[in-house]
Amino acid sequence: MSPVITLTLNPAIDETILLDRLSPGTVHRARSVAFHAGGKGVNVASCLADWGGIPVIAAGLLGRANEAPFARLFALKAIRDECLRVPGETRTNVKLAHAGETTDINLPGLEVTAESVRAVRERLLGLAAPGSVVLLAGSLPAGVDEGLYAELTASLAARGARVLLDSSGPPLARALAGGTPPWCIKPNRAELEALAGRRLPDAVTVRDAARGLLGRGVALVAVSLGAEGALFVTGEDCLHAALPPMRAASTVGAGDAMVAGIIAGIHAGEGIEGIARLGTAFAAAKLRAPGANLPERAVVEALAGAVIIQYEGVNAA
Ligand SMILES: Nc1ncnc2c1ncn2[C@@H]1O[C@H](COP(=O)(O)OP(=O)(O)O)[C@@H](O)[C@H]1O
Ligand SMILES: O=P(O)(O)OC[C@H]1O[C@](O)(COP(=O)(O)O)[C@@H](O)[C@@H]1O
Repeated sequence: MSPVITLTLNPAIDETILLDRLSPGTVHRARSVAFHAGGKGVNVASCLADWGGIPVIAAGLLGRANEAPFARLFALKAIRDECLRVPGETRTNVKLAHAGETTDINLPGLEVTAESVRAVRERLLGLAAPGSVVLLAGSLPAGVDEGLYAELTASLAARGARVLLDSSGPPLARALAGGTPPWCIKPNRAELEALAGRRLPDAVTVRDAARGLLGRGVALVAVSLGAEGALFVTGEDCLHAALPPMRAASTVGAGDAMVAGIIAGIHAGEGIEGIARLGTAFAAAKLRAPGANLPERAVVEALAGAVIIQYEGVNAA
């Protein structure tokens, strides 16, 4: 079985600070603090490893000065570590968890040299084989060309890999404007609004914007909508998937868990409904605690069975 490869060029140690409430401009006394090795591709690798049965490779960059939490995570979960070590420290992103909501403060990250990017690119292309599922995830660190994901998508597709992209802003827009778009993207509402260049206040406007992206050659657009669930749109189907809204211990990594569920569905040869069920179940299962970890498989499978699916448009009942 060919491994799933995740790429994280801008990893992060997530510092989750638990507050009773957030009121800007005042002094807060925190209830607790916890640190987790994260960043989008790292989180996806972590959730896939918990799910089990799929070999996972984590590629990307790590600051040598504070690599220990990442090395521990990879060793603990038997994730193959193909991350290149570079001088300096991986960023620490601050996550304020308060009353079921999270406020994220994401830092720019390491300044990266062109030589490091070239080395990671070569390692990634060397790992990819025909049929590989490759996830390119997260922001790009300072100094990296905004067209990198567009170029990597094309190079990986030329090797027969299936590329998923979970990013935002210009790197995402550039990848969608390129001649070879990714097979799947998973924007949240804000990211889709930025792509569409307009507000998307309701289900109809979200669906139309997602369909617009299919026109650019993307096969699957999954739009995550927080507690409102997610929309999964392909050329044939459009469906809404959700579990009842939960009070989250931390929403950090919920989107990444959803991407991991989508990949697990693809790996299992599921159709769009199975992919939507697993994506939604992984996300809900992650919400119960900070950190990108899943509970045992039976719990996630039970959640997948409970996901409420509503078909919209041509295939609606
Ligand atoms: N409060 C919640 N209750 C139930 N499900 C949730 C909640 N928050 C997030 N989710 C699930 O997690 C998915 C991803 O969350 P979202 O916040 O949209 O992603 P991102 O972290 O990328 O912004 C959602 O589509 C939904 O399935
Ligand atoms: O690469 P970016 O866009 O700066 O985001 C990095 C942050 O996103 C996370 O991967 C969480 O992402 P999601 O909440 O979207 O799943 C954190 O671990 C990390 O701090």
